[in-house]
Amino acid sequence: MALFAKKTQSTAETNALRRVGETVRNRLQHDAGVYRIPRDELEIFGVADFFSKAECDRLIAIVDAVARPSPTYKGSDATGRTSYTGDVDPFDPFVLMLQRRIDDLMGIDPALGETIQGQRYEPGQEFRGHYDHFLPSQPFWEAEQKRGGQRSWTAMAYLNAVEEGGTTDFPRVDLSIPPQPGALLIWNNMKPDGTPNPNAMHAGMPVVKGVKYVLTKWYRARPWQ
Ligand SMILES: O=C(O)CCC(=O)C(=O)O
Ligand SMILES: [Fe+2]
Repeated sequence: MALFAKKTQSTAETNALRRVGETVRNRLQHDAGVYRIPRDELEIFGVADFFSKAECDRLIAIVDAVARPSPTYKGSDATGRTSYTGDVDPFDPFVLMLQRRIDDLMGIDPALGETIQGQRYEPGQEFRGHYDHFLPSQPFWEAEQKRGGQRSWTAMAYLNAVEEGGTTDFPRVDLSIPPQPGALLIWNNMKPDGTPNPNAMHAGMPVVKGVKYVLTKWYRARPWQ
């Protein structure tokens, strides 16, 4: 019965995710400015000084202008973002330039990318352990299928240094990354075979002292809409 049909990631989607995994992996591996963080069970890369200090400052001002309390999906285990979040104007020429820079680094078709999101965390705010990708068991799985489907790669930029706290932790691969202004962190939420990687679970740990600003860009299996 359709109502109780088991939802799974389709073969076509898994194939698309496997291909985008391969494309980005090959590109990043051959980029001397990209550092592969050595983890067997997760593809994760870092780029230092991806944004200049002036660019970070300008982005921080943009995030301050759009950030509102985070609308994470309620009722799922993905809830738990207490930071302020907002879509950055995708038509702003400055944002477009930075977006192109990220797309070009990754080698991904820009059509697959979601609009950049900005987040500001104040002391005590956090984004609890979650996946950026979707699970077929989640109530919004079908709605997301119509908006480009599964998420593949995440690119996240730190815009400032945080006095205390605010690391990005991947507990299943024993990784804790402190915010470094201008640095870009990139990871594949899928395994090389194109299926979701449980080791991509991560959290924005509570800020203890100071404020934390990040930009996040997610990519989909199909053009995002
Ligand atoms: O703020 C962080 O360190 C993590 C942010 C995050 O996981 C996200 O925006 O999906
Ligand atoms: Fe995340």
